[in-house]
Amino acid sequence: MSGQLNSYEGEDDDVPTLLDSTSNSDDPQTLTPRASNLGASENESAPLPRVPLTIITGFLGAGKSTLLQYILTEQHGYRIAVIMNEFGDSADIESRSINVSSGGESNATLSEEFLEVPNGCMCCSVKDLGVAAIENLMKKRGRFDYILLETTGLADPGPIASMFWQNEDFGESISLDGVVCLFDAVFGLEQLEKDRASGEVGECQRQVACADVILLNKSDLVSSEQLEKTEAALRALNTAVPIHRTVRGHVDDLRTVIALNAYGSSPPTIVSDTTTPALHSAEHDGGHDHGHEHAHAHALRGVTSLLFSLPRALSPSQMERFDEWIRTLVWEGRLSNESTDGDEPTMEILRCKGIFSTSDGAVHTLQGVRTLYEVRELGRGDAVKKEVEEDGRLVLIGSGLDEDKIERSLHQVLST
Ligand SMILES: Nc1nc2c(ncn2[C@@H]2O[C@H](COP(=O)(O)OP(=O)(O)OP(=O)(O)O)[C@@H](O)[C@H]2O)c(=O)[nH]1
Repeated sequence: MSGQLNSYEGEDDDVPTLLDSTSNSDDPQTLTPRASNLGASENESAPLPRVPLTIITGFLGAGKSTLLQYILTEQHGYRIAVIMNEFGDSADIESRSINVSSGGESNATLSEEFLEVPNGCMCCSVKDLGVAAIENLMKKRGRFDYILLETTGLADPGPIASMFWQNEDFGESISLDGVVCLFDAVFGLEQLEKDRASGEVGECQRQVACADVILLNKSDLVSSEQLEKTEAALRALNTAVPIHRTVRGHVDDLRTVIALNAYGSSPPTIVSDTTTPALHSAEHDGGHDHGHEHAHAHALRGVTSLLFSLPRALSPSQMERFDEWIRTLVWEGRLSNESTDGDEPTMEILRCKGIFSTSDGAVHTLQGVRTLYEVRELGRGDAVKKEVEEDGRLVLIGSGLDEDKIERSLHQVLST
């Protein structure tokens, strides 16, 4: 069983941050990584910073390569290595199309070859996710300062995210920045329907569930009604994720998709869905205002997304109980204060995130992908106070989640 990720002690200062190039206000897309990250290899004595890695996922044909190509050709100032978890002939086609900007080199064999594209990006294609392939790539550390990893359209990004998040093989050299999911505005809903009909949790659902940001792509090809319908379906799977409508993956600001630092010191982005009324348990509807957990819940058969509010300023004992509760849920798929009557646990958490404050004035974040999770202190005092102005929030996304049971259990655990 995977362990809790409380061991991380590193400073996030080594994670490149996209800074506005405010000196060039005419070109808001021009972004510059922190100078200290560039040319790190030139100063042999300085430790190399961890390289942020963004996972680009999405179902077959959703526009992953198109987004990749768009990012590579934008002026962001990063030297990017690309890992493509593709198989078969399509890998060659993809490699060539991604590097069209390298002009005459378009027929070159790209595996482990670095090509410089006009905006200064270094492109390197690694065609599988084998540990050896990534280790090989990391031998060239210092020649690139960002990694984009495109999964196959049929991949579940959860295990890939887990592999890069505090993994002992890569924890020192790579930091997981975020999971970007391309969702096809034309065919995506149909695919979700198919997933649903199968009765299993399909890849398309897992990709949405795991996303830190979703690009609802090909929005030029469908009506606004279709876009709204699709957004509602996406919210059903991942209640609090930011969703952007895009054409060919174009975003107003590249920071929408890269340098999110979603697993680092930044507070998780939890978008409140104001379009759906809160679902209250019978207990709440009975007129009691507990002032604690209220759930926004959405469910598609298979995957449920729940959004809870947490009480302000958890006491040390509440914090301790909450920690045990979340650990039991994430690791064992059960509620720590509920008996399973000997039954096998049926809940599986695919993704969880949260932000809450404690009575000592600290603000904490929770991040989890499948059985890996960490609770970390974001800071304390005025600097972080604005992050939790009201109650804290907790998002749980997974299969087999019984919202009433979970809400009741959480309420009991947090009641003083
Ligand atoms: N009209 C339109 N076409 C798009 C858009 N995004 C991508 N496409 C086209 O859709 C097709 C598939 O895009 P890709 O970027 O190859 O999709 P992918 O997710 O990488 O595909 P796989 O790797 O096969 O899973 C290509 O022909 C793109 O040019 C968009 O927003 N609008």
